[in-house]
Amino acid sequence: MSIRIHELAKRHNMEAKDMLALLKERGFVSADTKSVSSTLNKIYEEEIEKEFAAKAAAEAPAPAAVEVAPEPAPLKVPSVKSAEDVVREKEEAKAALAAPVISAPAPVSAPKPTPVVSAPAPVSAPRPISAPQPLPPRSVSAPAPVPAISRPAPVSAPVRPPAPVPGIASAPRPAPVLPPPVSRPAAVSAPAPVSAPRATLPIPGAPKPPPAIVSAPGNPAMPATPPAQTATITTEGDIKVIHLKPPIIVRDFATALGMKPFKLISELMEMGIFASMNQAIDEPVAIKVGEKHGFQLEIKHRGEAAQQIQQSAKEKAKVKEQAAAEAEVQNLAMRPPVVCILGHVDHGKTSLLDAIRKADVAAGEAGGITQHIGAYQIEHSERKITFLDTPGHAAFTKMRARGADVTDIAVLVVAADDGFMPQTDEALKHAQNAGVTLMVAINKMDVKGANIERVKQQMQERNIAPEDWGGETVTVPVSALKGTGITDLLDMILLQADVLELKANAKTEASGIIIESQIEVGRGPLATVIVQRGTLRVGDSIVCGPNWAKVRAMFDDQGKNIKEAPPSTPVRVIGWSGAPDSGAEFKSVKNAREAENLAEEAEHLIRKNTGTTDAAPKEVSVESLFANIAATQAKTLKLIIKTDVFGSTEAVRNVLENIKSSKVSLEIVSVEVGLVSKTDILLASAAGAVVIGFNTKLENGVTPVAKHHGVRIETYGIIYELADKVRDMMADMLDPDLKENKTGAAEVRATFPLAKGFVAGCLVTEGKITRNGSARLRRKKEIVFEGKVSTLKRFKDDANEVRAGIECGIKLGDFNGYEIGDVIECYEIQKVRASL
Ligand SMILES: Nc1nc2c(ncn2[C@@H]2O[C@H](COP(=O)(O)OP(=O)(O)OP(=O)(O)O)[C@@H](O)[C@H]2O)c(=O)[nH]1
Repeated sequence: MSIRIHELAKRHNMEAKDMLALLKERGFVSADTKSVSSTLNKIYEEEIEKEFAAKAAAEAPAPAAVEVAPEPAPLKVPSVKSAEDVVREKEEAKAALAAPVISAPAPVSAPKPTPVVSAPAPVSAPRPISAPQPLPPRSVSAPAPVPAISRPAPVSAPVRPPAPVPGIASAPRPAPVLPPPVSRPAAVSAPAPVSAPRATLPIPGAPKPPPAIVSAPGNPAMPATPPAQTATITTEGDIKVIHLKPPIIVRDFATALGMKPFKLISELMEMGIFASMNQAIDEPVAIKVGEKHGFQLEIKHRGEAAQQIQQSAKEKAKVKEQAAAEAEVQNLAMRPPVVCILGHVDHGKTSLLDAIRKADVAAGEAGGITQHIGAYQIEHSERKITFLDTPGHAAFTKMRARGADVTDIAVLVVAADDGFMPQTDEALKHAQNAGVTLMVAINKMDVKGANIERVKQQMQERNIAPEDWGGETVTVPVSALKGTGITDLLDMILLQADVLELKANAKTEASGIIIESQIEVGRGPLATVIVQRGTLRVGDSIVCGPNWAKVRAMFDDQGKNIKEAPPSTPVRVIGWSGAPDSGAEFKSVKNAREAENLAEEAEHLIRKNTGTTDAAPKEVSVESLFANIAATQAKTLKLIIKTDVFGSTEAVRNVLENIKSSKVSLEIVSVEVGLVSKTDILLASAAGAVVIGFNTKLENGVTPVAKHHGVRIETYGIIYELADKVRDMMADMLDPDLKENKTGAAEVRATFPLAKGFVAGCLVTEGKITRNGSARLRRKKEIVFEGKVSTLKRFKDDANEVRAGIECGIKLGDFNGYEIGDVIECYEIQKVRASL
């Protein structure tokens, strides 16, 4: 059975509206309840009854007039704060400013800052004024004479029984008070006509009531019910832990404790804390209540969780890193040195490597030039050495630089007869920049003009003096052709490797460098890689920029199928999504999915970056506009290039970039590895490009397609030829230059009148005069007429040409003004190929 508010008010001898206000404060009715005829449910009715009964009990024994001994130290009371408390406090502060000066009666205002709550002594007598009032909250108000006093309330408030707050040991509790009701002006029986709209003004000089005092949930400014906090409960041994986040709302907290909210409310009331279901309670209070019910509280503040997660992730990463570093040190084992051979073109790099491998690679090379990086491993003195065969031609500069970067030792080959050449110096620079250990192999020691001393002299000049000249550079004279000095060279390489203490952890995930990549028909993209760390195994997933591979198969430099490749091993890997760039790093990842994802991300990034560059707004000036127009009118040779391997694409590109012309520009539409395909032809047809194949062949059926589309295909095996041909093609695009060739001259000796005009009687002095040939008449230095030889007569007969030393009659166009001494020059215009 519910009760109407006004009935309840009547029961307690209160004004109905005061009761309504009280109920609102308690949160027992909603804040927007206006009617006192509204009903209150049984539970709340009981709660309010209990409250009143408690109040009555507390007040009953109170002596009539006992001064509360003011306690000096205001005591902290566990508080229940809510938004409405804050609002109300603000209003109180405002009102305090605006309020008429209130002179608190001496006894009240006298005590210093303690009025609120007196000594923890439970029996702290209530204020003198407060005659035992039957009505607890509202009825008791400020001491009589205080006009518009607000906060005497605590002072005079009916004091509850001390109700020592369980668990809040740190805060010696003041006698809990029922503040809000007291502070309300609606004093039913207050003797004083205190009618200040807000009776919350503090007595001047009197301290504020402790914040612990219950807020008024019924405040109209009360916000909507805070969102429910989800508390989780875990058990750690015997202890049950409630995990929650502030604010700790009574209702939710009660749920977490497994009790009815009103039970918790009444428990709180026993602690002197008055909170409605939707209000928040302080953390210490919640902890105490929790403890009372056998729970431990773990309150996570905002941001703490994320911070904790971050911190623990960092810690974990750190631990992992340390463990990895330790494992790394423990697992470090000697690895073979990676050696590259650098030097000037034709100084014998490939021959040297052949001598080492005892295989004639040089003989098989087109034009005798190494055109891509190969990597090989040999065994000497039962130890392995990995060699990179880097090319020497200038076109391969970039590759060489890369070759030097992956290596531990660089062997600079210098032909004993040639000595240091420009590319030797360039190679030296690369090796020095890469910080690799340098050795010099003086090759061609068998040649007649071999001059080892000169080479050593040159080494000294370059601050790389040989050891026997007091320097530090290991220098070995060799003859790749005869095979002499090779063992010494290998011994020295191993010695250097020992000095360098080359070690790697073979037990970790594999990572390394792509040496070379290409697309092979039937095998798809494949790449020669050098494993630098870890061991690469068949089935591993690796990623390299926008390409990834699930290693399908691996082959060593002999073409043998191998299952795993430890550090410093060069292997060809099959299973790539695309051909990775030479020089790029690859690394092994957890699985194919991760590899694919990483590759996709890399590709996305590349696209984004390219897009940004392309999309960057360009400044347009009139000059640049004209320049652009001129540029579009300039002739352009478009090329689609296909090569056997990636190293070659770079070489070709490099060579082509070096062809400079202000008249014809070169546009490389695409450079790819693989056979010349029909797609290339279609692309070339659309772009108006020529297809260039370097060291590659044509797919079946490409030729007729190319013919049909009028696409020109050129294939080369030697880079110089390719460059020359492209240069020719560019020149062919230019309009020919016109060159004038003087074919003959004749001197005018006489003039003869004709029926119409005159004819010049001439002697041909040089070359020949040709009928209809181009001619000009020169008088002294001045050109008087220019036109064609319209009439050429030998005596009375027409002649086609008249040679030097012979007389003839010449008529130039319709010219008639010949004078003796004039010279008639005959010439022809010759078209010559324009130069770039
Ligand atoms: N007499 C003599 N000739 C040699 C020796 N080493 C190389 N040659 C010759 O020198 C020429 C160039 O040798 P390569 O090994 O192709 O030289 P490379 O430096 O690899 O040349 P590129 O690949 O073009 O950079 C070949 O004709 C070799 O036979 C040597 O020790 N003695």
